[in-house]
Order: sequence, then C-alpha cells, then structure tokens
Amino acid sequence: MMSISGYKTGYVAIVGRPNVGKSTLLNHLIKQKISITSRKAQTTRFRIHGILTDAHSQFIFVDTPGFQRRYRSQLNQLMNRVVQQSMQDVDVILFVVEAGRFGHEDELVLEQLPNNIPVILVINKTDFLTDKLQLLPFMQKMANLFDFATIVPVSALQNKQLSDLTAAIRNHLPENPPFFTEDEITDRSERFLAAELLREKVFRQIGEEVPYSVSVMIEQFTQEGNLYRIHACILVERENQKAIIIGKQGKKLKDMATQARKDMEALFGSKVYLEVWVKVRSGWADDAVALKSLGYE
Ligand SMILES: Nc1nc2c(ncn2[C@@H]2O[C@H](COP(=O)(O)OP(=O)(O)OP(=O)(O)O)[C@@H](O)[C@H]2O)c(=O)[nH]1
Repeated sequence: MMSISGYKTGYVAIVGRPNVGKSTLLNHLIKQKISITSRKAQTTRFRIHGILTDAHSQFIFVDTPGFQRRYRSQLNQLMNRVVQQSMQDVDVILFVVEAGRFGHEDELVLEQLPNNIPVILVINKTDFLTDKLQLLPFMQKMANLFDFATIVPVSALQNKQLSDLTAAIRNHLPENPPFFTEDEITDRSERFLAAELLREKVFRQIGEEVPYSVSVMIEQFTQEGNLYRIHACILVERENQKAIIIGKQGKKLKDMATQARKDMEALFGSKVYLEVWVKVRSGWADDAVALKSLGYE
C-alpha cells in the first residue's frame, strides 16, 4: 500500500569497469560535492559518495568494497561471493557500460552482479554515437547477457537522459522517508571537506591494496588572504601500506596531492598550498586524535 507521502529513499551502488564514466555520472547526478555530517553515515556498511534529494525521493549513492578492484586478475568464485555479500543492502545497482563497447573488463564486473537486487544497465557516452539507431542492437545484445531491471542510455557528460535514469532508479527504491535531512548533508567545514577530498584520492588510487584502514588527518588549516595553507597527514596501519601510498619515487603521493589540491582550489575558490605526509599510526591514541581532527568525537 502506498504511504501518504509516497516518498522513496534507498541505497544505490554504481559499478562498472574503470573509465566508463561512473564518477562523471555521479557528479552530474548530484551536481555538487557534499559531505555527510550525520553519525548515521558511519553506522551504514557503506561509504557514502553522495546524496541526491528531491521532492519525491532521496538517492543515497554508496561505494561497494570489492568493486573498487582494478580487475587486474580474474576474479574467482570466492571473490564473487564476497562482493555479492557487500551488495546485499543496496536497493538498486547501476551497471555502467560505454555505448557500443562491451569487453572483457566489463564482463568481469557483470559476473559479480547479484541476481536478487535490481540492476539497471546504464549505457553511457551515447554522445559518441552518430546514429542513435546503433544503440538498438547493442541494447539487444546486453539484454541477452543479464536480466536487467531496465536499460537507460545516457550521456553523463552532456547531462542527457539523466532524468530518465533517476526516474528508473526511483521505480526500484522502497518507500521510506528521507534518511538524511538537509542539515545532515550540507558542508560541515572546509577543513572537513579538505580531508574528504584527499581521502577520496587515496581510495581512488589505491583502493585495492589499502582498503578501509586509511584515515586522513588535517594537521594545519590556515587562510592567508587568498591562500589556504593545509598540512595533511595520511595515516596507515603498516609500513608496507605507507610504501604503497607513496609509490615509486613518491609519484603516487604526488599525484594524489596534486589532484586533491586542484579539487580544493575549485571548491574553495582559492589558491591552496597543500603538504601531505604519510605516517604509520602507532595505536588507538592516534586514532582518537585522527577522529577529532575529522570532527568526530
Ligand atoms: N564523451 C563522453 N565522455 C564521458 C562521458 N562520461 C564520462 N566521460 C569521460 O570518460 C572519462 C572517464 O570518466 P570517469 O567518470 O572518470 O570514469 P570512471 O568510471 O569513474 O573511472 P574510474 O574512476 O577509473 O573507475 C572522462 O574523461 C570523462 O570525461 C559521456 O557521457 N560522454
């Protein structure tokens, strides 16, 4: 039975091989970088990437461990099960592919899709097609591979058909009041966001090797005119993780810091001087400091 409001809220995972446009899609769906301030966010099993709230629905986009893998090796049955387990609490999965392209890497992701949760096939980058009729045989082929809830062609980059996609997602969300209020999803502080942006880069770069044991601490955050001076520290649990993050001749760390700095500059509308260190954390006392610096008590 419909509730009076008919409001729908649920968790949505976006999966797909690298470079199909998952981040672009998410960013264009939510239109802004947000930060979750609610404690509720910590109690869910997922890292929340973003939330889209409208008059009728709230979409909570989450990250699913396992799908972050870079698909370097063939995943075995066990891995499949682990990933499927991690998906059990989402309401809808968006499986993103590129228009007209379905290769081995896509197949590896497809193999991991659970069959008890609706999966929407998102065919992205339709702007590459000169003739939209080219889509039909591709859609046909894809429909034969998996029992998709529905298929939605979009161009994330050009914001095309994104409202068709949100309507399709909404069809599969349960009726719930919004889980997060406006207050809980507005920016906490620039300091907090700075930590989030850097952490996001760490996960993107090394999601496979160093899972959820990494935290980011902002040790100094000062503003001098049009310049933000930020000293950040990436805390890891073991020496070998530190080496992985730093990378050969410091290249990985440098790349992450550069990307984070650019994002910070865009977000703060200001020049940013960012220094990043990596430290091995020595015990729970450090954790307490780290949590405090992130604004969690
Ligand atoms: N032409 C076109 N390009 C797109 C579209 N969506 C994304 N791209 C481009 O595709 C590239 C990859 O996009 P991302 O959003 O980083 O892809 P991703 O799936 O998040 O990649 P990973 O983080 O490596 O998993 C970028 O250069 C985007 O600009 C689209 O609809 N049309």
